[in-house]
Amino acid sequence: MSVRTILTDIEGTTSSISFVKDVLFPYARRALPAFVAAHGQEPEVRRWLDVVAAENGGLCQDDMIVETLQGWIDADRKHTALKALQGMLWEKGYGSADFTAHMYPDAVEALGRWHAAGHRIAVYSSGSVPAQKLFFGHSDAGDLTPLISGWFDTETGGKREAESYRRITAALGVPAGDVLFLSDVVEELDAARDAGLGTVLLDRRNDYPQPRLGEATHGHARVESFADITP
Ligand SMILES: CSCCC(=O)C(=O)COP(=O)(O)O
Ligand SMILES: [Mg+2]
Repeated sequence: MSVRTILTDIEGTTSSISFVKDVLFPYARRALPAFVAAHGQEPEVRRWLDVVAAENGGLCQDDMIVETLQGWIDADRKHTALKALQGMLWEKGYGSADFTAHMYPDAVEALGRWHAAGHRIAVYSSGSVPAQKLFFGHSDAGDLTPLISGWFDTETGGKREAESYRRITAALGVPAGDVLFLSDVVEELDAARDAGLGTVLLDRRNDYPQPRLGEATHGHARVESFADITP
């Protein structure tokens, strides 16, 4: 059986963790207060601010919501509301060319080659779908969005839950066994394997200086580069 569809994570897999932590997160943290002051009453923004307020005992002032969100950024919370708002904040950063999104060269090369060979490529990240599209659209290697034909975020479900992967394969319309999921997080790979997907652990030396070997791989195939993956 040949695996035809690739489902890939972003942070720690196609791209470095340090770009997200040292460039994207600080940008969002700095831009958040002015963004909420300017756009906090727009329905798409208010919707998520209200989710944060409700989950924190009914915060009634926007500056308290902003402080809560900044704490979540510092703690790297993968909360859907935070991720949706981050996507809106980064739009300006990419648009004004303050930064481009880091992509490992081996990922760019392999994604292009797999796409040319007829493999379908989809993304599943904690970053919101709009944030994913900005990321691939403004990458170091240019606009990579034409390579991607499916986008999934935590509105589909948590990345450590098998049910999320069942929903994704159903949305893609392919059997789970025809999908290969790539991630740097073994708990995400465990959930994907539970749902019947093939799995590969990306163990990037840049992000994970101590190689994860033996039991630490949870039995998933392990590579350090997309060049070593055969879909
Ligand atoms: C694509 S948006 C920037 C990355 C981000 O915010 C994030 O949480 C990435 O998590 P991942 O699931 O791709 O490891
Ligand atoms: Mg990741």
